[in-house]
Amino acid sequence: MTHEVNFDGLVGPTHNYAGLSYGNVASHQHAHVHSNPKQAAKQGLQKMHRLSELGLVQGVLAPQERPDMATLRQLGFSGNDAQVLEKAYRDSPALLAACYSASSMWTANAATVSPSADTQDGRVHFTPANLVNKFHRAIEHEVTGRILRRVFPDETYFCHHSALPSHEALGDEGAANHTRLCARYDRPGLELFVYGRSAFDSSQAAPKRYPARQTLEGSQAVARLHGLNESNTLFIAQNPAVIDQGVFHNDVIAVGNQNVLFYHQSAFLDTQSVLQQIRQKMPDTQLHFIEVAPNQVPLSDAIRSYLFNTQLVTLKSGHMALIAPTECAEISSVNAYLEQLPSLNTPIKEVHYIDVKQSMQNGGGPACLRLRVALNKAELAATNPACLMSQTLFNRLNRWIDQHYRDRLTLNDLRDPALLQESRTALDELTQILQLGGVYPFQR
Ligand SMILES: NCCC[C@H](NC(=O)CCC(=O)O)C(=O)O
Repeated sequence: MTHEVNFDGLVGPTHNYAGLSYGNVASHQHAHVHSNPKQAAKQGLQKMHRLSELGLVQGVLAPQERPDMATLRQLGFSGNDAQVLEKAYRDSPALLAACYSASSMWTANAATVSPSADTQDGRVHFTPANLVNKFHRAIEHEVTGRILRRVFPDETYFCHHSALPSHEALGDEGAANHTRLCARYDRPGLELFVYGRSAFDSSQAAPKRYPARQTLEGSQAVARLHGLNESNTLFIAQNPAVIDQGVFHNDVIAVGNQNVLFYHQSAFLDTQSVLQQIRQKMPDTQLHFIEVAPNQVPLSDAIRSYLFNTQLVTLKSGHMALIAPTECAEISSVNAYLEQLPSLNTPIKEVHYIDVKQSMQNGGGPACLRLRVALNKAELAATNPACLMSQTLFNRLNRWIDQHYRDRLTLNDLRDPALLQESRTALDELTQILQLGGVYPFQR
């Protein structure tokens, strides 16, 4: 039995709204609003619990060490920890906020994962995303790689690559721009890599207003590293016009699972050719292309509601469920669409709503918060069991959050050395709960 396991990022104790992501409308709109890290972490944990209650195997990925003191020192802020924070706050609050961001919660951007059924050597391949487009995210990949190695330690089954070189030409945002179609999780699938621009081919269309974070060259390099081939990959140009409207990752406008691709009509540059190529590469699979037209859901409503940042999961019954943020029920066009979706003739039979508002306000919906890893029985058995959700782990993490998290943070709080200490104490305990060993710079 092969499971597609969702590894959700636990929200770190320094979750805040710093307006760091140009091109991500929600991040911009909520810049400098006060955040509630405790609520954010609980909302995320509740989502993990809900999915495991639905019968899915659910995993947890630890957050990063924040503030990132090593990076602040590398940027020339010196003295003891309190002095470093104070100087950074005085000279460059934006850099301080970047080094404090809890953005590793969005594990869809942690890495690209290719299941063993697709790869040449029959192992599960992981490439942490370099996330070069945003400074606060470009400092994630090293620790991300270290955590992934502790969760998937056995080299018989798992192959870990380094992130691509940190240059815009190889911009890589991980699984947010990658989805996999297949007849069954244990069978070879078709991996769809969606890119926003080409670094070297200037004849290709590119957005004009907001950055295209993912390049074709980055996607191709990941596919090469993972030992994928022509028959099980497809490189798809995202529609640059939607990037300019705020679709900063493809998972804001499309989601795939098994034989279903659910997307907005405006998602791709040339939709007809995309669908035709998918059909050609998967001749034996009965595919469902669920296209949502602008007269059903206008693009702006799709972006505000995160209709396509839903998780599309297969339940034990074989039916699929859509795990949607509560915002989808609050926007009338989306609510109307989702009310009729289960009665259309598609595998999607249920819609479940969850509240992840703290994350949504930074542009991260349910799908942003998870990294999908399809694992067969032996691979699942080789996965660090302390990172798999259970009632015991759920209770333990709830207590851990209650003990260590604040319920209010503003940018002014980031200069407080007590917050640094609280965060380290919490993370040190977490690495014991999740049996990760020392993964953070302060532990080494
Ligand atoms: N997949 C969802 C990612 C959301 C993330 N937001 C942020 O980093 C916002 C952080 C802030 O503005 O405080 C991003 O844009 O990469």
